[in-house]
Amino acid sequence: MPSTPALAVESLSFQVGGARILTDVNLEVTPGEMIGVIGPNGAGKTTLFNMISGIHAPTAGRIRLGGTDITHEPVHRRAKAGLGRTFQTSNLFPGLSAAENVRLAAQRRLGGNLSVLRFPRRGDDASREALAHLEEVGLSELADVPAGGLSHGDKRKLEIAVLLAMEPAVILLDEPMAGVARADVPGLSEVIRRLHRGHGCTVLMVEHHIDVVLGLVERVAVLHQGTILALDAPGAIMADPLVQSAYLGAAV
Ligand SMILES: Nc1ncnc2c1ncn2[C@@H]1O[C@H](COP(=O)(O)OP(=O)(O)OP(=O)(O)O)[C@@H](O)[C@H]1O
Repeated sequence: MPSTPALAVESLSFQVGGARILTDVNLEVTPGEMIGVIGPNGAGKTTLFNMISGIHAPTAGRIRLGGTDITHEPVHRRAKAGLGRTFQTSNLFPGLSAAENVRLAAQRRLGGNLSVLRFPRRGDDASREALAHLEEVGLSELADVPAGGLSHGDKRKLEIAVLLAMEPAVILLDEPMAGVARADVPGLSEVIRRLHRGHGCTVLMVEHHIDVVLGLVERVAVLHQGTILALDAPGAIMADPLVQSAYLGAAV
């Protein structure tokens, strides 16, 4: 019997005025799978992420997280239900150290007293966990550096460490390579690979760097003018004449 999808988008549509931004989008992410969403500028990728995370309400359709209908749940309840998201612009606390950012996420999950004023005890569970997650993303040496002082690439790694501390069932990565220096792309790709393969996280990722997407994911969804043009393994997507003529041939 097929397992319940970790995330299911069913017949999702979004219209603003007379404009159809998304039309009948269907997408199922199986537990432990990573799907990359690609498509030209304006295809609707960010809108799709905003619908899934609850920033905008769809005009029609449903969104299920592990079988539970979350279509009408507010953002914070979706997060509580196990949906984690990174943003194109960082949502870290810039004045807090890298370790504090991760510790707060771990503390929230562990149900502890949320306090940044109280001097953290280095030995508490959340602090220990924070340091372990920083090590996993290769930021141990920068644990005491304020998040705002990190490079773009290191901020993205820190966001992933924060996500690891939250232990979400499904992770939405919104253009993780945006603004990241070319030299830092392989290192960040490796961190995402470990997040997925090492931790078995279920991931839906929007990314413009197609080579990065093709190297990381099990399946690629091509969004074009608000609809899913193709959904398949990377090799099949690259060989799909429809994808080539509508997107890859012109845009890459
Ligand atoms: N709330 C809104 N009101 C009006 N138009 C919108 C709204 N949200 C999105 N759009 C339009 O919908 C289309 C899809 O936008 P979206 O940002 O989702 O595309 P995208 O694929 O993420 O593009 P990019 O790759 O440039 O980030 C665009 O034409 C955009 O102008």
